[in-house]
Amino acid sequence: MQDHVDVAVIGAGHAGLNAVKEIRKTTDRFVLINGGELGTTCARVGCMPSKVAIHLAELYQSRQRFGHYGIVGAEALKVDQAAALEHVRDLRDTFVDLVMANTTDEMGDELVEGFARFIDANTLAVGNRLIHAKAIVIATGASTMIPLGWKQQLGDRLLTVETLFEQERLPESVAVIGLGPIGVEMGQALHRLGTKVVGVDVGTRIARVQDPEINRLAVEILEREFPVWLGAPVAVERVGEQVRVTQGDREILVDSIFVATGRRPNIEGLDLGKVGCVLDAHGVPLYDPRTLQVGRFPIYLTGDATGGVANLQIAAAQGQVAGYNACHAKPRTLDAKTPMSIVFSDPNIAVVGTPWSQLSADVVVGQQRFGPVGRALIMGSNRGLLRLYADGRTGIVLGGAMVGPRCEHLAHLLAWGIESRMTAEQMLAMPYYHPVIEEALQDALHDLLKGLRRVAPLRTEISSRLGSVARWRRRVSAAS
Ligand SMILES: Cc1cc2nc3c(=O)[nH]c(=O)nc-3n(C[C@H](O)[C@H](O)[C@H](O)COP(=O)(O)OP(=O)(O)OC[C@H]3O[C@@H](n4cnc5c(N)ncnc54)[C@H](O)[C@@H]3O)c2cc1C
Ligand SMILES: NC(=O)c1ccc[n+]([C@@H]2O[C@H](COP(=O)([O-])OP(=O)(O)OC[C@H]3O[C@@H](n4cnc5c(N)ncnc54)[C@H](O)[C@@H]3O)[C@@H](O)[C@H]2O)c1
Repeated sequence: MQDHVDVAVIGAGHAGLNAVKEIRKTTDRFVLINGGELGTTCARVGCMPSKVAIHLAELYQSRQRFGHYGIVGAEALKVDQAAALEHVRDLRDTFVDLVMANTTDEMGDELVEGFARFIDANTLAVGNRLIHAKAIVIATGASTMIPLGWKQQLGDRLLTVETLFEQERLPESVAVIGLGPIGVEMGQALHRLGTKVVGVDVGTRIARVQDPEINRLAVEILEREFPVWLGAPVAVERVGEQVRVTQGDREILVDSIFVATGRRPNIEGLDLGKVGCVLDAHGVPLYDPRTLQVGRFPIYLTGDATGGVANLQIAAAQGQVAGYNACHAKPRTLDAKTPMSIVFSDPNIAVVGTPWSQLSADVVVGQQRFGPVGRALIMGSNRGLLRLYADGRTGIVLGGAMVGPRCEHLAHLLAWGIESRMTAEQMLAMPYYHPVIEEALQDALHDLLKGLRRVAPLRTEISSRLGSVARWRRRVSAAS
């Protein structure tokens, strides 16, 4: 048992496990401390079980189109909720086993089970045990942020992703509170698996989409399945075995609420006050987003614990950089990649590159509806819109937002083009097949190019006029 180590990593999620992978290349004097269940948030309650539930729900939902295709008898299909939930848990267990098999299962004394807290910048306490480390990586993840007092008031009527998949049956009715990625994905899956759903959000945007056209259409598409209430504070109250949910003058009685109002970094119990580092308003230590170092302390912050974008690939990349920097004097910096968000609703909702709010006035927008796209029509899923943004001066593609079928793939193509700093013209010069969903991207690029060509003469005209004004000014000042 090592109580003096080179590095202590707190948290065995993807950030912590990737940190350990990197640390092993330099030293075997490390410990990985994990409180709570092993197996990572992604595999236990996050990315993976949620996608299993979404897949089941989508399969079952497709019965509604069977009649149009000449496949008869679909009305007789039923979903056995208990069996469906059992399947989610079975696959969840497989994912957990896969993660643990070549990580924590192979560890001996390096794995310390228990919750860590700081004694000082180089010392952690886990129960009665003190661990001294030259460097510490914080990779403690995040948990559902539940509005104050709701848990006490609603008891077992309140569900979160941490408890949803443990249910034997789904509630008959649910209000999904918070329509970020989790609320949209799980709200739609619950609805399709037979629960009566209402989706409620204090804001007016869903799935973190900023582009107003995509947001409007995404809300419209979701509303065809269940009511969506937006744009006002939400109150909840337990009424017997049910919950009353109120927003403005609307109210509904439901069996349970599913809370998806965001996730809060698991930082509170770490006792970071003992370190003396500067904390932000949420208690998260200030850190360098490139090196992940907390102030000048030998401490590195990674993954969901940063309170930044919660995304598996980012957590893993941060873990690697933090693990490296915890063992080396010369720090490595995080390689910032084109941001991407994919919400696995049906249809998918995705945002890539520069977000709408950060685009300059020079931006040109091109778009394509999925309505006439051949592949989308064949799939019986042609609702949606793809919007692309390019720099009006250079034609370089900056970003895009989309709601439509298989946007998970289009988002990647777009991200790869942006990462390579391609212009709309260069992306159009890439090969395309037929009939594929990628043709939606091809059409949107054509529209974007048209827009760019429209602004080009205007831009030449403006710059030549600006040029003559400048020449005139120079002449006037030379003459005076
Ligand atoms: C429902 C849901 C769906 C998601 N879907 C996607 C998706 O489709 N795509 C995507 O990219 N991302 C998705 N995410 C986000 C993704 O799962 C997370 O970004 C990622 O798993 C975070 O990894 P992490 O290592 O930072 O944290 P975690 O995996 O949460 O690991 C943190 C670990 O630290 C432990 N811990 C906490 N406090 C202490 C302490 N004091 N001492 C010791 N140990 C401690 C915890 O028990 C846990 O084991 C989803 C998340 C959720 C909840
Ligand atoms: N497919 C994916 O990649 C995926 C899937 C799920 C989660 N995630 C990640 O997990 C993290 C958490 O997701 P999330 O959806 O829980 O959080 P979020 O912060 O993205 O969204 C929370 C939503 O809840 C609303 N809200 C907050 N407080 C509220 C209140 N009191 N009443 C009503 N509405 C309220 C907010 O307006 C917001 O729309 C995100 O970073 C997300 O990117 C990713």
